[in-house]
Amino acid sequence: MSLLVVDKLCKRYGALKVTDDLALSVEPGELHAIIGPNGAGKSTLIAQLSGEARCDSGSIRFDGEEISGLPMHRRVARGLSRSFQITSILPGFTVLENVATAVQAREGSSFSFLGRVADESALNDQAVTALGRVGLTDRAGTIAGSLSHGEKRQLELAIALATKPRLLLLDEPLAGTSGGEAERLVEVMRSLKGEVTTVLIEHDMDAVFRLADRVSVLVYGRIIATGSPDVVRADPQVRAAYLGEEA
Ligand SMILES: Nc1ncnc2c1ncn2[C@@H]1O[C@H](COP(=O)(O)OP(=O)(O)OP(=O)(O)O)[C@@H](O)[C@H]1O
Repeated sequence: MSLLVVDKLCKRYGALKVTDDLALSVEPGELHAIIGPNGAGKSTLIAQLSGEARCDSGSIRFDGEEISGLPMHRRVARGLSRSFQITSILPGFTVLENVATAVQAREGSSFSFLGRVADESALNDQAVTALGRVGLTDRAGTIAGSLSHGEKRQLELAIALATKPRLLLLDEPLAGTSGGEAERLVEVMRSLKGEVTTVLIEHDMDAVFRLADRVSVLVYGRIIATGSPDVVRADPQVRAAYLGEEA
């Protein structure tokens, strides 16, 4: 069964149909990239999936249950997690504290019966594990505000992973990163493949076509093609509508 099934999803801003009868399915374990020209509606779709933006109509089924009417925190509780851009990082706290805070938010008071010391050590263990997954172990004690841009992106990923997502929504994780930083993040995303189901929006076509199991192409609020990177790259409609000679 698909983990996520979106059907007939709509969203308007005034007269503009930003999400137009959109259909999409995401299979367990896959990295599903969504590409499309500027203004196609990619960020709006992610916002509708995460619960930041209301849906005018249509359905979002997550693990078989309708979630389109649920507020964001209830979607997070079900395992649907969005990696927020750098604004979600607490710059005055250490890298480890940033991730531990996310773990604490997810665990709520479930460790409270253990008392404060055990509580902290359990939180830290999970945070250290998440930092290891993104290659930031040796930066655990660093103040987050002093990280490089690429490291902040790695930290965002660690924060998202610390919430143990069943579906991770990544909105342009490579934006603003340099070559080496982008490569590191691509490697982290590759290492998560098969383990964390991921919906990725990314403008870096090279990264998308290297990483994705499947690619969906969004144009004017509609998915015009879905398939393996090779199938999508060869699709004449996609080439005409979006990729042009870059494909
Ligand atoms: N809050 C809003 N109010 C009005 N219009 C909006 C709002 N948010 C987005 N839009 C419009 O909806 C359309 C889709 O925007 P969206 O950011 O989802 O596209 P995108 O595919 O993510 O673009 P990009 O690749 O440039 O980030 C654009 O025309 C945008 O101007």
